[in-house]
Amino acid sequence: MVDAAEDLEVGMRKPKFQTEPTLPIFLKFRDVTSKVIIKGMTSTEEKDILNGISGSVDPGEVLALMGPSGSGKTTLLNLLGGRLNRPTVGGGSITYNDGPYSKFLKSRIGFVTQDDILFPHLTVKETLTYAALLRLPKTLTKEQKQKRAIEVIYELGLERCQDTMIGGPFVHGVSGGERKRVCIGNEIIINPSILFLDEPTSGLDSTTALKTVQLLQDMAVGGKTVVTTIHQPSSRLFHKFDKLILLGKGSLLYFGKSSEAMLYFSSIGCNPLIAMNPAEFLLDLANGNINDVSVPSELEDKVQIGNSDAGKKRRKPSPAVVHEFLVEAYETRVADKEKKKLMVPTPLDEEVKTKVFSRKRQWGASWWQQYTILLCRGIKERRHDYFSWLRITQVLSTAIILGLLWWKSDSNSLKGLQDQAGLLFFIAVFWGFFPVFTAIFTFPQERAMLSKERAADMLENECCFLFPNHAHDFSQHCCCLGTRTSYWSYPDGPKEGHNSSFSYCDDLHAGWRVFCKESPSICILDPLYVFQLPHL
Ligand SMILES: Nc1ncnc2c1ncn2[C@@H]1O[C@H](COP(=O)(O)OP(=O)(O)OP(=O)(O)O)[C@@H](O)[C@H]1O
Repeated sequence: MVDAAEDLEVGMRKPKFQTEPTLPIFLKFRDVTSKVIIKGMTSTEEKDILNGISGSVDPGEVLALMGPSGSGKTTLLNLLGGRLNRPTVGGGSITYNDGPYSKFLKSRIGFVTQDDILFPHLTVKETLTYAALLRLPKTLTKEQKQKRAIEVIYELGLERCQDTMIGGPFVHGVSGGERKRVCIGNEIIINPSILFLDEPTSGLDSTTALKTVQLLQDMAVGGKTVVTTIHQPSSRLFHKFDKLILLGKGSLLYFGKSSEAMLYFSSIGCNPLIAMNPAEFLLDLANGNINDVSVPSELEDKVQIGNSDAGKKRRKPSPAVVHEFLVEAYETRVADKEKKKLMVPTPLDEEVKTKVFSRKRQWGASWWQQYTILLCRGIKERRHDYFSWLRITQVLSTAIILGLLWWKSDSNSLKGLQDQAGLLFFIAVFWGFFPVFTAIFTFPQERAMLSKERAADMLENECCFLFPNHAHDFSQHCCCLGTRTSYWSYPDGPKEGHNSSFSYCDDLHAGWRVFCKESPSICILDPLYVFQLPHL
């Protein structure tokens, strides 16, 4: 294992990823559209972000989403990864092994966001260990989970920096490439079937970027489906991708094998006039910039002929004209053929196909285990804050000032006693509010991490009401276990149709039959839910 990691560092050989088999997921998407609703003071406006994007990616392949800034790469990635933004309205179909998205897929999907959301004061090893403890199935022991974290460290070649802090704006830590690998490690720790990555190479030098993409390729070879957005890849990087989607202003300009992209553009008459990186050429085209690019005569014909006196001097087509031409060329020559390919059923047994939607979710730890893990993680992350010299000086100086103010206060007189009551009041208020304000200001800092972990179904964000079977009085026998989903019991077992958002059923405890309902709010032991229940 160490050898593999060393190989990775020198970029020679691929490490072997995952010893346990990965359930294959074939991702297909057809005519995916997306628009955002922008609400103004007086009017509501709709803005098209994606216009009918189709494509597919199979296990073992890396699909790259490329395009100029603002072309819709992140939006498409979010849609494919089931991470819809609230104000976005989407259309078209996205299927995973020919089935629609289900929340049970969350445990099969890894999503690496563009921003590295990590705790700066935790070391690489601590970060991955906490991720393993929180995300791996309850069936594994603590030692097995810790071992898995170490395995991932070696798989990603992070063993040399495993005891280094992640770092942040005020703390020096691991390098950008290492930080990105930790983010990838956070996701691959659960052995996902599909891995989505938003610009994993941005901000990295070309060699580190190459190593990162090599890593993605290795994961794909291990049976995963990998989808990544990419900005301006080097030519070596470009050739590492199996499939490519080129977007321009939210429209599809090319979908197919990345090795055939240049052939396709050559077939429609667009060729580089000088030797250049294929990715650069494609991005130039997607931007409508045709400097150093030969364009077909039909595109030139669309351009108005300038200054007739000067002898019919041709002008360059505008970016909008180039864009229109490329969209039309794809639509007429390739789109139908590719869409027909999407109709072919996924070559998997029905059993394997549906296994990825398995309702049996066994991720994470129990509520109490999660509480202790998060508490330990919080203490480790915040200990630098709490035990900083600034904080200690703050407390000591307050104590000294108070000591001086109440120095030799006379407790025998009424006035002195009143003085001392004032001191007690001050101490109570100071020590009451000081931690409260610290906690309040901590929450915004950790909000991004909380959102990330909740989106990955990492935390048991559920509020549970438990009722014994055959209980008819819901206002009694209830208790709260967690923080989001509410559970209800029914005497004759789970019932569908009472509420469309009822979705997951499990036997938490012998004799307790439970239902749960997803709700976006944080824990609330809300007795109103009880009264909203349908009659039995
Ligand atoms: N919630 C939103 N409200 C308004 N416009 C939005 C919203 N989300 C996305 N957009 C717009 O949609 C377009 C595509 O955004 P997206 O983030 O997908 O682009 P991108 O290709 O990933 O860009 P970059 O490479 O710069 O990250 C952009 O013009 C963006 O401004």
